[in-house]
Amino acid sequence: MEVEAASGSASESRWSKLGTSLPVTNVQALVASAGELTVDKIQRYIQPDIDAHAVLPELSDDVPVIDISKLLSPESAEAETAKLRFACAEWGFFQVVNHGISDEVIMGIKQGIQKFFGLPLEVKNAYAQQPGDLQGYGQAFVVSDDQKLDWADMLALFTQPPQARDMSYWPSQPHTFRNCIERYSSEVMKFTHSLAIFIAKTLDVDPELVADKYVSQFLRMSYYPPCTSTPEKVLGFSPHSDGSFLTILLEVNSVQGLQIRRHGAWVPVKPHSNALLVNVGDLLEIMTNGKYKSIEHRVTINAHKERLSISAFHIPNYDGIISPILGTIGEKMLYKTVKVEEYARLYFSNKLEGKRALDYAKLPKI
Ligand SMILES: O=C(O)CCC(=O)C(=O)O
Ligand SMILES: [Fe+2]
Repeated sequence: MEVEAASGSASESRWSKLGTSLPVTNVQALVASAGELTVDKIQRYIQPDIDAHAVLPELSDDVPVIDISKLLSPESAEAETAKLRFACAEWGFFQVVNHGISDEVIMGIKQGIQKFFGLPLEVKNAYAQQPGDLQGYGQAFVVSDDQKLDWADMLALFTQPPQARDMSYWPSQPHTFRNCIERYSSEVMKFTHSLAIFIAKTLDVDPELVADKYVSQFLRMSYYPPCTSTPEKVLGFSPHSDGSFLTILLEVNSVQGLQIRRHGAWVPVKPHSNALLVNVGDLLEIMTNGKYKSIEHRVTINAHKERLSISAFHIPNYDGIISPILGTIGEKMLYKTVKVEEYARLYFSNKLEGKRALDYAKLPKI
């Protein structure tokens, strides 16, 4: 335990140094202060390529739904495991129902985050990494630069395993918030651990190889204000895939916005009030030699409603390595073995030149 605690805090300080934090406009404040949002006022957020690919709402109902109670029941386990394998390989995204996290814990974090973003700007900025007009709050690795086009404010927290937690930098307003974050974060870590074991079964590998790969968690709570003027030209979150092992998303107020890439088009995800949305991250794609896909996604903006979400990224030990070995006996390696630390640096760097970090982990095709 003690060793884990020590490594938890060591990696914390290293993780938190990854990002650069430059002033960006707080979009919630911009909306509140700007009166009518004209195209001029939001020029920097206009994304010219936003409609380069078709949006296919007719596929929304096809996003797989995995039922944990079916994975646990002997009669249905085999069929549900096959469904999970299909979801990871073909979609990279799936809803999870009967996840076992209590309504009380979910309601607590939902209310906490709504109240937090309702606080006055100067109160929130007290939790910002640097004073001033920042996009992110919390002990964040706020990655933003002058090119940042995302129409979102965020609270990003590094949340260590419960036995190694340092909550001192977590927001203490609203007053129950720390407790809510602590409970939600621990429950999601436990859930992710169980899910990793089910994923190991889909690959027919020792659960230890998969389930002990995550030790850290980042929570990112995102607030996407409505955009009355040209919402169809603004993105809450630009297209990206997650640099995590697994990401667990809670769509806080069920306002639609997330779209995932499928066969070159965008499929909107319908929020499901009792579900958690799970996605395969880049590191799981590398570990499975590309069998499971880390899919690009983006967030669109509503003209009238705010959207709130909480992403929990599970990241393997910072000192570790990720090898493309899971379920690959006799297979040709398509990915390099990467050091988690190097991958994280690459992921957060501004030097990707339009490529995905994942492309750098792929071996050249011969
Ligand atoms: O807010 C969302 O729905 C998704 C956010 C996201 O993609 C992320 O935090 O990586
Ligand atoms: Fe994401």
